[in-house]
Amino acid sequence: MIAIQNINKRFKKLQALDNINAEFNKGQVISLIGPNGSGKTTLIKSILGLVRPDNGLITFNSVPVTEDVAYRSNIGYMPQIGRYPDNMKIGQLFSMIKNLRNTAKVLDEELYFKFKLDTLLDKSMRALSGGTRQKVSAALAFLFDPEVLILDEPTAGLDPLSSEILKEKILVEKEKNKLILITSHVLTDLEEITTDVMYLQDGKEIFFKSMAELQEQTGEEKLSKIIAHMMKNGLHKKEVSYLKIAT
Ligand SMILES: Nc1ncnc2c1ncn2[C@@H]1O[C@H](COP(=O)(O)OP(=O)(O)OP(=O)(O)O)[C@@H](O)[C@H]1O
Repeated sequence: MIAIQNINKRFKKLQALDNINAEFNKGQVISLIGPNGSGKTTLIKSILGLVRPDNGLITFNSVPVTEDVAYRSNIGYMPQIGRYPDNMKIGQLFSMIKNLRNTAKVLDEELYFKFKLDTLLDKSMRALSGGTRQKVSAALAFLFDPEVLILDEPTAGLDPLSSEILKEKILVEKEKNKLILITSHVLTDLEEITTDVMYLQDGKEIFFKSMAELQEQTGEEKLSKIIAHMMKNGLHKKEVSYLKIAT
């Protein structure tokens, strides 16, 4: 579905992505893991066409993403920090986005209602707490029932109950055979949903393996234990010490 071939991205002297190759397909939930600044968001933005790689090719259903922006309507994107017009209210924002999309598709408003955004329609975007802003981003990412979901630290800033609501929703969408790409530093959030793990470090792909392969390689069941194992047997401790590994 999404193919990435020999992607490089440099910001001045910094090599943010270093020869990344990968293929992501329907039914996969790919957890993109790596320390701060390892290139996760840059990779996501390259897929979305928000960052232009220096070379290489990214295709969506075999069409280069640079050729036609229409593929983006198949992707629900939850950015790390959602930026919205400050002078708008929540209700106006949702109306505007629905009008812009103007689709006959049945909308998926489950998160919109579960996060009770319908009770906050008059709240100004300027005045939103970080968590409420995150709820707006989540509700928008799922709204048009996209085939692909790209979620950049989706649970960051959410309270525990809201975080559970979102994780349950991700599981439901996984069952619908969607492609989901997700980054998080909280491995427990990824535990139940991950089918494949891509580990980035300094813009390089350290490994990209299925959970089954990783489980066989490490003899561990859980993602947190797998990463801990990889840490002891290959990756240096400092490289993964930022992760919240369950003990
Ligand atoms: N627009 C930009 N201009 C210059 N440097 C950038 C830009 N965007 C990203 N970078 C740099 O590229 C590197 C990779 O950043 P990126 O945001 O992809 O990391 P990340 O893995 O998503 O990190 P985090 O876990 O902190 O979200 C970082 O060193 C960052 O400072």
